[in-house]
Amino acid sequence: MAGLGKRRPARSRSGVSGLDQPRHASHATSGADSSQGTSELTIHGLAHDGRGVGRHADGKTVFVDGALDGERVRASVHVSRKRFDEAHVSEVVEASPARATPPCPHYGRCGGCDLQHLAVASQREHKVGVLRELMARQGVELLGEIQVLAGDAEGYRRRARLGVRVDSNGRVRMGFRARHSHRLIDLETCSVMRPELAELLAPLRQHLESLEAPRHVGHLELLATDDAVTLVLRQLRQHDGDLERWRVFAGQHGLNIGVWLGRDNPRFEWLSAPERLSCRLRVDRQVLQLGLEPGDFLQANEAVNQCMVDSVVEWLAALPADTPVLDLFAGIGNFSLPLAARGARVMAAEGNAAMVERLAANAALNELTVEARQADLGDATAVERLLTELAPEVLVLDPPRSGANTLCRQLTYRPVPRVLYISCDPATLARDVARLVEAGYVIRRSAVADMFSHTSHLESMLLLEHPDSMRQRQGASAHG
Ligand SMILES: C[S@@+](CC[C@H](N)C(=O)[O-])C[C@H]1O[C@@H](n2cnc3c(N)ncnc32)[C@H](O)[C@@H]1O
Repeated sequence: MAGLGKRRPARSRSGVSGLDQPRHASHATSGADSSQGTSELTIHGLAHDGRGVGRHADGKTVFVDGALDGERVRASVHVSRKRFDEAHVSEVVEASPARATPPCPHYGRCGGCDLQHLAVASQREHKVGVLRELMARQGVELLGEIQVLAGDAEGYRRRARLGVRVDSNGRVRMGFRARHSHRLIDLETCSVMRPELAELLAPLRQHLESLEAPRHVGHLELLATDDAVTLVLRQLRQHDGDLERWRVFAGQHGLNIGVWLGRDNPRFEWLSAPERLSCRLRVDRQVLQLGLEPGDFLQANEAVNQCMVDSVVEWLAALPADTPVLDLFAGIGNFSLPLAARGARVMAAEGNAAMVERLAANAALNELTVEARQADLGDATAVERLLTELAPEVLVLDPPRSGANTLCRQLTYRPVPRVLYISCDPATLARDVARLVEAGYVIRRSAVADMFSHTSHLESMLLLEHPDSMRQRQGASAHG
């Protein structure tokens, strides 16, 4: 039986890398049979979250962490449920040619990455397959090529939140959570973080150990923007001595430093006068500057974000100047500003008031005109108002993981000629797009963005057109 809250040590008889460390923290067995223990399985596919899929001799499905399609593995069950088991590889008997050596020594324990044992090209193929499959499950076939937008697979992550805990022995832990667990993995290095962030990990831990009250630090956020690295503390209780120590640490390492102070309603303060935070975006030969503040949304991978912006601009390149574009869930203007720079008449809506302010300031900074609005885009009346006011030719939307259920329902009875949907969750994307397709929209372009290499997280983009509504608009402009 799997021990409650215990980890099963994984042994690698074959010496295949990536399996030397257990992938699991604590799993409770959920009642039913976990008597299968360890068994040899053939893996016949990869689940969306990157786990290998196999079957026990009795036909029961097993999801196996660390196993790849086509492999023969010995798998140890750590959770047994009624309809399926969850297991991890204890030995690779026959390895897939796509198996790779994980670049990070923490891989297998740290929950930050789950695909490092798969070659990067195969990770990207897998993501394309996931998008196709999730769409197919909703009855939508993605015909034609799905573009892959990608950058470097290592050293890409420009923002990271690190948990901080002090254990019962007074030892400070700092890092990401272990997979499926609240336990923190003590990070010494990280292969996906930008080097200027990864090199701070060791000094940060040392510094935490030197504080009088490290228990009062909830987490740390690291942010790499153009020409500046920013450290933001979540300080649960004021401790003047420690705040001064942080100020000195930031000075020594050339960091901006700010703090969210207080447990329940934290307020933000800079501890030192910050360098201005900004990110560059290229549009043709123009370079746009986007100013931001800690807490603002920022796409985690600069190179892949630039590819997404390039695709948005390219997919809409045929539109004439002054085309009305409504950019929803606009953040600080990541897509609004490039579209305005290309001559579109952009109205941008975002729910967070501070980001709306920043978006307007960013437009002014780049001498662009963007109408920035604050709106709750889950509210059909607010969306209706925006649609009526602008009568957009193009609607760009980039919602959070929950998707845009209400908005897409509105777009079925109030069609917009072109909809460009950028998504960080392919399941809600598939749900929303199936509704649009049923209402007559046609998918014209699709792409998967490998924003988080070495993880199963996937971003995607689809361009849809509504032919009837396009014809109506063309007819109206021919007569107008
Ligand atoms: C995935 S981010 C995209 C931001 C921006 N498009 C970008 O690329 O940087 C989603 C954005 O939606 C905003 N948001 C989330 N829920 C919202 C809501 N109900 N109404 C309006 N905006 C919302 C968030 O504040 C966030 O800025």
